Order: sequence, then C-alpha cells, then structure tokens
Amino acid sequence: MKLELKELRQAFHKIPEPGFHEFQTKQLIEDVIASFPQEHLEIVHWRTGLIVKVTGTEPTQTIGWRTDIDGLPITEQTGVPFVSERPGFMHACGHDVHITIALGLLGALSAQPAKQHVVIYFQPAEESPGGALPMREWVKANRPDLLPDAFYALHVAPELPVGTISTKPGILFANTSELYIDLHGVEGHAAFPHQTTDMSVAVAHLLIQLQSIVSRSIDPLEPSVVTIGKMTSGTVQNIISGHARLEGTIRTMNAEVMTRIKKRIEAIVAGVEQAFECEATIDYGSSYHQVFNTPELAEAFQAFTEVDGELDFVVAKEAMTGEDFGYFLQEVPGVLFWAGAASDYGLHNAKMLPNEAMLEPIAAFLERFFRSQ
Ligand SMILES: CC(=O)N[C@@H](CCC[C@H](N)C(=O)O)C(=O)O
Repeated sequence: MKLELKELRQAFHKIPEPGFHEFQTKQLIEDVIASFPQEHLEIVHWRTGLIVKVTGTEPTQTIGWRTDIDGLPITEQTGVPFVSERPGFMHACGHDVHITIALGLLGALSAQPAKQHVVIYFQPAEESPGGALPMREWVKANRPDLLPDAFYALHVAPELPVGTISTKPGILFANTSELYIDLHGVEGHAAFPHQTTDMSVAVAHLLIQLQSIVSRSIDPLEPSVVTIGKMTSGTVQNIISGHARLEGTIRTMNAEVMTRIKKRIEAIVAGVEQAFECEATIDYGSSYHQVFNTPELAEAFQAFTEVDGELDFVVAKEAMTGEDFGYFLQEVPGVLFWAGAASDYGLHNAKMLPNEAMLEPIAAFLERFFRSQ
C-alpha cells in the first residue's frame, strides 16, 4: 500500500501535543504501523514513544533513525485547512513532518527490509523536558540490542529550499539549559508603594541586567545566547506585584561558557535580591548536550548525498538551536542534518509552514541511504 505522506502529515499537524503527553500522536503512529507488513517488525513501547525494529536480511550492524514527536505551546496562525485542533498548541518546529518522513521510511523497509537491522525511534518530548536522555538510558538498561551502531536524524530547515540537505562534521547545535527565575516580594495597594516590594520593577531590572552577560562577561569569540522568552508579573492594574517570573534558555557552544553564564546569572540575581528586597529562586530545568556529528559519518553522508545526486548538499554552519538527539550522539556515532522546508516563517513561529513537497524526496532519499548501509 502506498502511504500518502501529505495526508499523513496533515493528520499529525492537527494533533500537536506537549512532551510526554503525545497520546493521540502515538496512537496514530501505531495505527499507521499496523497497516504495514508485520513479519519483519518488532514494536517496543517506551512511555509516549516507541521503537520499531525492522530485521535486516544480512545484518552486520543496526542503523538507527530518530524522529521527535511533540508539539509546542504556540497558537497557530497559518490559516491552513488542517490547522491545529488543539488550541494553544502547534507543530511549529516541524515534528509532524519528521514523524511522517520516519513513517515513510518505515513503510518502505517493512515491505522490503534493508540488509542491516534498522531501528526507528519515535521519541517524545524533544522540546521539553527532553525525552532522548531517559529513552537512551532505558534502552541501555532494558534492550541494549536496540541501541544502534550508527544513528541518524533530521530537522526541517525553513530557510533552505525543498530538495536540500545540509550538515557538517563536528558540532552542529549548541549546549542548552532552560532557565526559570522566580522573584518573591511583598504585594500591596497601588497607592502605597512604600509598604510593598514591587516585583515588576525588580524583574524589569533583572531582565536588562541578564542581557549584559553575553555582551560584557563572555569572550566575543565564544558563541552564546541568553534568551528570556516569557516574563510575567502581578495580577491586576492597581495591585503592586508580589511575584514575578522569567522563563528562558541559555545556549553555548562550549560547556565552560555555560558554567560561566550560570555563575553570572546567580550573581546578578543575588544583587537584585539585595537591591529590591526580595527572595529569588533559580531553576535550570532541563539541559541538552550539544549535537556533535561524528566526522567520518558526516563525511560519508555528504559523499552519499552527492553520489546519489537527487538532492542538493549544502555545508551547514553551526546553529544555536538545541536538540536532545545530542544525548544519543554522545554515546552512539551518527549525524543530524537539516532538510530544506522552504517556509516563509522560521521555527517556533505561529506561521511556520513547511512545504509538503519536501516529504516524498526526503523519505525516498532516506530509503536509498538506509539500503546503502
Ligand atoms: C530544534 C529546536 O528548536 N529545539 C529546541 C530545544 C529546546 C531545548 C530546551 N527546552 C531549551 O529551551 O533550552 C530549541 O529551542 O532549540
């Protein structure tokens, strides 16, 4: 049966779910897999994800493919007929496309297995709090045979044309750490500020001071980012705020720079506590290991793409994006690459819309790549 990738992608696009809540997504993945020939397949469940093994015909190795399956808390504004049916959630990072391509690959291999064993990981919670690390640890403890010898994954690239693949040997994506800061002061009447400690004023100063870390405390030759994506404070217009919260993320290409940034954050927060008579807590949430492509495999992957000749290969630049696939590459050789999606709007934007014309060529390319191993 020929899988209609566009329809499938639209079906996944309608049901974005947050990390570790991908219940409907997992069910749809299972339903699609149930329509494939089953004789060469083994399906292993892990929380809201799954791993599917396709037994090879003359295996000497196991080759892995990983797709992430979660959505983002963004209200979609694409206006497409297959718009998200979950208010406040959207596949704004292209994981609907990733899942569809993985199923395209799996459908082809289930009908006619490759020489090598293939394991396809449908991994939850890439955006947050991170599914790769606990999934890797579970596999190592319970099914070490499912840990591949080489591991591959893609991410849609809105800025690249359809039919383009892009990666590089070595570091591709940054180390990340989430950042949550709560400020607790004394709430009170808008007319009596001297009886309160106003957390709106405190958090405004804190936000500006945090933005001095990269420009003043970090070597300009060390790429780094401190982004505050969300700032909240107070309740209504005539109550002085007793609580404020910042939510953000830190990105670095160097683990030592991450440590330095955290030290500066802690010093600045301590200063704000003193200056604005409040109490603060800092929580670093989840952190992701950098994505480091195994040089020999990245070079071999580029060579395959160029000899195959169906897609254009562009050497990538490093990006400050995070990806918990980095945790798999920490222990297993492999490659993450960008796949051109030609969207006018970038990742994590409410209008991000990958061009569906990318689906078939990438899925077909992956089938050829996996058969070549
Ligand atoms: C590909 C991509 O966009 N990944 C996310 C990963 C987020 C990691 C974590 N929740 C954080 O914000 O630090 C990204 O934002 O780069």
